[in-house]
Amino acid sequence: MLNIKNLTKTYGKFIALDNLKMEIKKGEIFGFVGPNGAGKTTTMRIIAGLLKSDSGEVFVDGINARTNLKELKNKIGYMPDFFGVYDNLKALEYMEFYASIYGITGNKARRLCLELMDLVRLSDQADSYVDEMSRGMKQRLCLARSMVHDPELLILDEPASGLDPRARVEMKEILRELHDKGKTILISSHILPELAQLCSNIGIIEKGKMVLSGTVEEILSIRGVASPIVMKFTANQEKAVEVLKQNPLVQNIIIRDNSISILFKGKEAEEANILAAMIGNGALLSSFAREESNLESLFMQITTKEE
Ligand SMILES: Nc1ncnc2c1ncn2[C@@H]1O[C@H](COP(=O)(O)OP(=O)(O)OP(=O)(O)O)[C@@H](O)[C@H]1O
Repeated sequence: MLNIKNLTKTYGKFIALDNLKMEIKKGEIFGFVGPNGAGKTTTMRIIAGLLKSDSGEVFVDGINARTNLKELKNKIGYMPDFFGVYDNLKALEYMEFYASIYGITGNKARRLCLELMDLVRLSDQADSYVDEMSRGMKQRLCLARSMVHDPELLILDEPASGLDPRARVEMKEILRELHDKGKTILISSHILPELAQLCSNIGIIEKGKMVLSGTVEEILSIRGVASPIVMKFTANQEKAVEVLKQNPLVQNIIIRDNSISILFKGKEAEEANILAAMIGNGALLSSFAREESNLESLFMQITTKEE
């Protein structure tokens, strides 16, 4: 469905995409993961025909995106990671406006827009003003808008960003439903565990290059993926962070409320030493254990260490 060959994009002297390669087969939900600034939005905008690459090729269902923009746009629905401002526009009017861009008007447009709003659980919001809707509702409206022309490939840039846990679950359910209806979906996100549950395939991008891609099972079965150490705290978590940051065997740290995950290159004896050092520095731990490797630990391992 999507085939990207050696895509390169520079902004001035900065190389945002560096010979990027990527393939998505029909019916896949492909999770596009990478740290901030890795090049996800740039890639998605090029696929959607909104940005020109310097070199390389993008084929969508065999259509060359560079030479056949009109056909490309019929195949693709794009949901950006931001919304505009829509003064005095109600949700249904907003949808009908987008339908009209694709030449769908009148009763046909109304029927289609109500159907799509129903699909994204917004059927009771037809008369709500877009600017007054919650972020979750706006995201879902934006998703509905991207489907007015019944595209085969949906390109969704961080559709769950800024949503509360409940709204995230709702978005995930909607995306599963769209997948069941036969859509191929490319979705970017920072929320790795959620992607693992939702996606059939994952691609990890760093500094404009695809560093790893495959099915979720393939990626997790790669040999040498470190299993993370997860620790929980009752107090003084910051005292543990001080110790972890100074230890060269700690490859990466993810800090959450009351818990920390690390990639640790040491053996058991060194684990014992670091545990003792954290306690010695005043951290109060309630647990400290190696866990099975998961997408998050893999991501920590293969992308560059970041604060
Ligand atoms: N118009 C632009 N001019 C100059 N640099 C840009 C421009 N657009 C993006 N960049 C840079 O290109 C790099 C890739 O940006 P991009 O938005 O594609 O990354 P991303 O992976 O989507 O990041 P994020 O997760 O933060 O949205 C970043 O370093 C960004 O600062």
